[in-house]
Amino acid sequence: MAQFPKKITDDPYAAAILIRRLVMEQGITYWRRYLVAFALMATAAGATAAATYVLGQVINQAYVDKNVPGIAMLSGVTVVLLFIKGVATYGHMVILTKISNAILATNQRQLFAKLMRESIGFFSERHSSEFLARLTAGAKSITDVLNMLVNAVGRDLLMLLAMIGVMVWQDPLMSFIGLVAVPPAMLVLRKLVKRIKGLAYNQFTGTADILETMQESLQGIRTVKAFTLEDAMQSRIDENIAVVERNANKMARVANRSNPLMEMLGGFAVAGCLLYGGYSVVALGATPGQFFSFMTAFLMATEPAKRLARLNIDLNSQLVGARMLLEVVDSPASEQSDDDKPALRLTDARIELNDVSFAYRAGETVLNRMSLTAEPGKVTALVGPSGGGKSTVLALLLRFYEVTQGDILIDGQSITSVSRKSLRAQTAYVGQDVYLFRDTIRNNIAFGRFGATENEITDAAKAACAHDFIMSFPLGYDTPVGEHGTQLSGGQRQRIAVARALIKNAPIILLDEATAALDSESEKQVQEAIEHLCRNRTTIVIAHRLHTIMHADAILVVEGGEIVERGRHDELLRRSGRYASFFRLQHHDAGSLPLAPVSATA
Ligand SMILES: Nc1ncnc2c1ncn2[C@@H]1O[C@H](COP(=O)(O)OP(=O)(O)OP(=O)(O)O)[C@@H](O)[C@H]1O
Repeated sequence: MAQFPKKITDDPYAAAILIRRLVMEQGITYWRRYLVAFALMATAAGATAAATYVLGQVINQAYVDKNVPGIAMLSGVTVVLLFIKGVATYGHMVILTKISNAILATNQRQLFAKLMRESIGFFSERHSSEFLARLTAGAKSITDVLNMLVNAVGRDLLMLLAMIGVMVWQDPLMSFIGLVAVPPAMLVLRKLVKRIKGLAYNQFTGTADILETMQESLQGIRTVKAFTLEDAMQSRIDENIAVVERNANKMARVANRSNPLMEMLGGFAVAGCLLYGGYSVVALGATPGQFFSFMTAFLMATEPAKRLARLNIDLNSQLVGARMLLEVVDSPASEQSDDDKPALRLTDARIELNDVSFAYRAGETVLNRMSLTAEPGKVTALVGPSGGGKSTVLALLLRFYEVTQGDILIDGQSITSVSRKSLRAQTAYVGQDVYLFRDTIRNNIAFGRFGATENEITDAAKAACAHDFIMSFPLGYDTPVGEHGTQLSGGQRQRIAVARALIKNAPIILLDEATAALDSESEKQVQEAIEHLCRNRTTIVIAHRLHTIMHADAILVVEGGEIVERGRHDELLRRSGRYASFFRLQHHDAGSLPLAPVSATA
């Protein structure tokens, strides 16, 4: 489930505060363009008012003065006025759309930039679909709110005032009759706002749930199909969709609940005006033109008046989305930038963990006072049962998380005293789940180091035993890898990941079961690639298949967050402890021995 705050509180995202903030922080940047748009809106409203007034004159020319040339002249004036209105409308629509697009883009950029500053822990607690909803619907809501405000003030209010102007000019008393429906209508609409807010919030979370199910089903499509979960996923999304559909229908009912009443009130006003207007033509000597012009202005005023009356409802339903986006942008980044800290300066690349303890959640110790040294230029292997804390050591080394207690030193510098960027720049990491971007093979390798030349890319691929299979594709290095690299085999993906790590040319290598998912042949090739990668670099390698690390310089057995044994392969076998029993178990099960172990001297 998407994790949204469960309750909409009034502060600090109350409607008035949000609106002020959106106007002052986002709209204000474009004030010059808004001014031009307002001027054009005023022109359109003025031209419409003038055309309405001219209409009255035409009626008088036809019915009272019987003046055909006069009618022709006024018809020409009407054409000019409507043309002016058309041009002004085009102008303000284009300007406002451009401003909207710019604001939308800025908000999307801002949200993404904020997400890039969040820690790994932040993401492991949330579902990515939540951010997709905030990025798309939330950013759109902000532009919608600003557009509503601009249109309300520039288009509707100006048009309404212009039409009221014409009405009052033609007949002040009749104008009063026409406007008596406004106060009761406002009262009715106020009541609906609160209800709409809650529904809009449910709509937002419901949409995020649909995205979540969709994303999970598609990303896990192999599992879905293999376990014939299609129907289960279908019913899950059916449920999500049904919730959103029901909610949308409820919203439509609530938002439009006022319509019958509003129309009735409007009907009374129109009837009152017709009654009084007809009477004043018949009995009080008013001209038909006056009456006609008044009624046209009155009818033209009803649409903007209705939109203005509903403004509060519409604004509140969009403000929920705006809030969703701003909440993420406003929250303090879970990973404070430390770019101003000194850069990590490497001499030998010696890694030391001193008494390191760590817990993902308070009270659940994952690493317990662990100390280890990874010697420069050597291979240190971490082995042990699943869940023992091996991957956590690498995560702490990369500073995906901060240690709870103790310290991690690289060449005597605490990794917390140097900038994260410099630490990660000196480290090449190949994980169990290789992530490839939806791009070409070339670019996926080049992500290891921007600006890598074609030759460097090919060299890295050759060293990673990837060149041959890449060249066997018709498009070679231009072959797209598909989303998450799904168009490649597991072994091919891992070799590309090794090439990416190689091209980085980092002095520290961290490998988390980089050959775990491979068949013997692929494993042999990836092991060869890894040998190239580790040559003369400080390497920490996690392995379940022990034959891949038999020749490591040091093997540490990690269990329950502690190192329970350490030594070289032979020593550990002689000791007949945990390592020896793991090894014998695997050796017995596997029935075969090493293919191409990570070499200590390699
Ligand atoms: N992001 C996380 N949030 C909370 N707990 C976590 C997280 N990642 C790992 N853990 C927990 O920390 C413990 C150690 O996990 P870790 O991944 O370091 O083990 P491991 O030795 O690498 O296991 P494996 O060999 O299966 O990969 C496990 O109990 C795991 O449930």
